[in-house]
Amino acid sequence: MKSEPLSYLPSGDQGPWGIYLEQVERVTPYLGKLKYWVDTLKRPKRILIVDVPIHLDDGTVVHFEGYRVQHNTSRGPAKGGVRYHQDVTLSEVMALAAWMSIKNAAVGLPYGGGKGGIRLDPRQLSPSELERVTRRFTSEIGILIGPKKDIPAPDVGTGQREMAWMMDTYSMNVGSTTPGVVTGKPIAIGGSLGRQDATGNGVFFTAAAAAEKIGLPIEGSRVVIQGFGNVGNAAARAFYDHGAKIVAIADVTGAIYNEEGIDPYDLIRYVAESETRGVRGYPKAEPLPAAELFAVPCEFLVPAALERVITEQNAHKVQTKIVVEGANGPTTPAADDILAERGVVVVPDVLANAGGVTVSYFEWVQDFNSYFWTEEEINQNLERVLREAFEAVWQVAQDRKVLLRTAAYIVAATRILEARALRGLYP
Ligand SMILES: NC(=O)C1=CN([C@@H]2O[C@H](COP(=O)(O)OP(=O)(O)OC[C@H]3O[C@@H](n4cnc5c(N)ncnc54)[C@H](OP(=O)(O)O)[C@@H]3O)[C@@H](O)[C@H]2O)C=CC1
Ligand SMILES: O=C(O)CCC(=O)C(=O)O
Repeated sequence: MKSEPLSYLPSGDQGPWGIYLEQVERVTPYLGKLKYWVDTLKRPKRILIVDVPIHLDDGTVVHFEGYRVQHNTSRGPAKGGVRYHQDVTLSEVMALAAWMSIKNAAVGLPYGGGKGGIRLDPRQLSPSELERVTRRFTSEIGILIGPKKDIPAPDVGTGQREMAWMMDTYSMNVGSTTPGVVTGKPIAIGGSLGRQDATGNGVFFTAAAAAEKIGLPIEGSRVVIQGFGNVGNAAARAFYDHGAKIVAIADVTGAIYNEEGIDPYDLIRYVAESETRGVRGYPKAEPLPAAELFAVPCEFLVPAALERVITEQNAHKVQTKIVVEGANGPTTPAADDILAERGVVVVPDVLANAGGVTVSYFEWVQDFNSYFWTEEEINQNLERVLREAFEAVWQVAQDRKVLLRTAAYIVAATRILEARALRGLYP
């Protein structure tokens, strides 16, 4: 007998969940006897859809739809961020949760995968409205989360501020201060040094590891980055600090180009002071049509915004040696094949952006022990963990003659399904 298809998504869903399922199909032939358990990966363990009503500042009531998905908990508690964006859907949060299961297993962190999100545009809400949304959402998903059950963290549209509100709301509800319920918190309430830039630093460490394999120097190389938020911004600084030239950057406001290189520190100051709060209009670079960003010649292309931006429509225009996926799910399976045919190395999201959750893990361990490490210890351990994970995946890719993404899935799916098999199905 076959497992029933999921009834709550249209069959043949072409959204992020459909992409994830295709990635699972691609790894299945390499799982040997563990194939027996593979349906585990194709079905989220738990999904909670919540209504989040708040009073707006003008006194009216508005309702938002929020989600928390626990994709898998075979290797430990669910772990993954919370997204605030106007396009959040259940399919997207399911895929993001599943990618967390794969990522945590690929890097060897003792976690399953989870993700949350609320469909709202944070730019349309005041700070006090965002605080009310965050606190209500935290209370609504309070039946799922907890330091040993499911640990949220920042993702698109959320950061330290939202994590502080989540930690405080959960703590009020359970009656004791519980720092370990979320990571990515401000340092003053149990956050970790190094978490803020960890994802971007990890993008750089894995890019450097891939570059070494193909004999590409970082110094003097050209970098193109889509997204100048938490991940894109920190990745830009890491590449720049190591002598690379950031030749093009884009955010929602537009794209900019300077073949001599853009100083990300100067750009951060510009963005903070500009009317648009974006990169558009930066006087030391030329405007670039956003659709041309991925065609800019470079050695490293870093998508660090949203999913499905490198597709079969534009993959043949990409002019880079290495794509380093700062974002989750930026490349579709069809685009993966086109890039592979063209000899472009893709460092998959589940390795390239794993720096964030790795330092989240360090934060969680520090919170349990109430003993905090130095920034140097954090960064050294981060680089070691990512380099070891990259090396193991690279080796599998060589041995099995598969793409790095499939190799990462072989490592991760094997670990998840071994845990599933050892634990069995009972009770
Ligand atoms: N934060 C983290 O620790 C981690 C994040 N990730 C992933 O990294 C990606 C980025 O997350 P994060 O940096 O945290 O999010 P942020 O909200 O901090 O930043 C997102 C950035 O993407 C830009 N952006 C959004 N849409 C577009 C678009 N269509 N074209 C160009 N730029 C766009 C935004 O522009 P604007 O500012 O103008 O709105 C912003 O600069 C996501 O895929 C996320 O899942 C992965 C691992 C960990
Ligand atoms: O830090 C974390 O726990 C998760 C970060 C995240 O959401 C991600 O890696 O996509």
